[in-house]
Amino acid sequence: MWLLIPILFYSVIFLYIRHIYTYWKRKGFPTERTGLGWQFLKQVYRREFQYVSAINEAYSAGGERALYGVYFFFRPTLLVRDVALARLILESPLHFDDKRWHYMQGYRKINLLERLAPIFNVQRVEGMFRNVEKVVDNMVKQVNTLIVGNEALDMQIVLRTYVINVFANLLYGLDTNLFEPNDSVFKRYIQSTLRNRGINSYTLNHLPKKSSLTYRLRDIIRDSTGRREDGGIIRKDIMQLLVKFRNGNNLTNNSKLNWHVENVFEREKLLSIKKLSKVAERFLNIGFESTASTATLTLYEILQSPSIHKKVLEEIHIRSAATKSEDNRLTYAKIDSLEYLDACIKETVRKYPSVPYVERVCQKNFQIPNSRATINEGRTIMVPVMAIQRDERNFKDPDYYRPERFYKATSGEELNNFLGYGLGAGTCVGE
Ligand code: HEM
Repeated sequence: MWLLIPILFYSVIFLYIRHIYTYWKRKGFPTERTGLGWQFLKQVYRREFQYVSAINEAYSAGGERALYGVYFFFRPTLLVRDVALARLILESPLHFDDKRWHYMQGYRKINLLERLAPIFNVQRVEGMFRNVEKVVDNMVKQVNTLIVGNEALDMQIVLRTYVINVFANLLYGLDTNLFEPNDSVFKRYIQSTLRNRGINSYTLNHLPKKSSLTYRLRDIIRDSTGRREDGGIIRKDIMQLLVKFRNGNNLTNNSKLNWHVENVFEREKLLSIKKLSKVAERFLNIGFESTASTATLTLYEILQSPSIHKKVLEEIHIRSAATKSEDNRLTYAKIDSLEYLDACIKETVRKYPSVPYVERVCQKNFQIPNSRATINEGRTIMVPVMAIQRDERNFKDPDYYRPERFYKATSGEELNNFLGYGLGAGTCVGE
């Protein structure tokens, strides 16, 4: 009798795991033959398991199939390997909306991301540009000091400091110079992102997002918000627009770019300070890493290739010569006119997408066109952006860094296969 209990117990566990690992077969999707193999368990035990590599391997195993069922631990996930199908599925808001940005405003459900997108329109960003210029000046000063002192220049650190300083300035409304030695919460943020990199590749970014710095960042938001609402301070930055949104002010009024906050009573505010700081931290988490790694890798690739380097410099010289007479200052429009550099950045985002996969949970059963298969509500689908963008079928010579793919291109297959800023609901607002 006593012997039967453990046998029964292990049999139930075995059958349960088998039930999970046969999900895609039962649903009629092509799938990998997997289970919890020794190889996998060994990798997990030795902390050698890398999610992004596992996704890339699963993509390769999929061969010619548009859809391929895989398992990440105990989670059946459907890999969408075909770009056209990925667009069709993810651009179906009824079935694959990005729930992370749903927000209840009274009894109404709104999509916060959609409402906040006007923060990043060209006129607004142009308005913020003087604040960015101050950070640029500090960076140039720092770089010059290091060069004069013949000190080693770690451009990854310089660029990460630059990007976090722009976020501290625009998103948190602080006139701070992070190139100077100081004990700022933002400096600690850089260190924490470098520390957590390993963990994130191991957990597929599914760890709770609250960091130990959350409370410090919330205090900054509370303080900045107070100064703008009660003190009437106007500063052209993202924070100002978030505070305007909190007070129900219109962000899209383009005829007259109004930065003034029309303060309303506490009970009429759309977002609490806690929610506002959550939004800001989400912007920081996704925007910082993406921008910093893209900037670093773009510089790295440009310096690897003398011909690309030459073209980038020539474009900068031509543009600055063309505009020198009117004004010697850097402007958003001047930067925006650097089309070759823009193509370089796009090529970096293609080759090294900072968001290597896009994931959604199906909100409502989705019938796949021209097929009898259905993606059921609650199932996770994943678009393996990095694998798609490094697949020869989508980009010719994918390992080769070639900005020309995107230079002055307005259409074409490669442009169409580019998914570096996401797709469907949840597409990048900072693009
Ligand atoms: C080179 C720079 C950037 C790249 C390559 C990039 C890429 C992406 C991608 C692929 C997504 C889709 C994620 C998904 O659907 O799960 C995304 C979403 C998003 N991005 Fe960016 N991004 C960049 C810069 C920025 C910046 C500067 C900001 C803001 C200041 C920003 C804010 C967001 C937000 C708010 C989302 C919405 C979805 C979410 O919360 O995950 N991004 N970005």
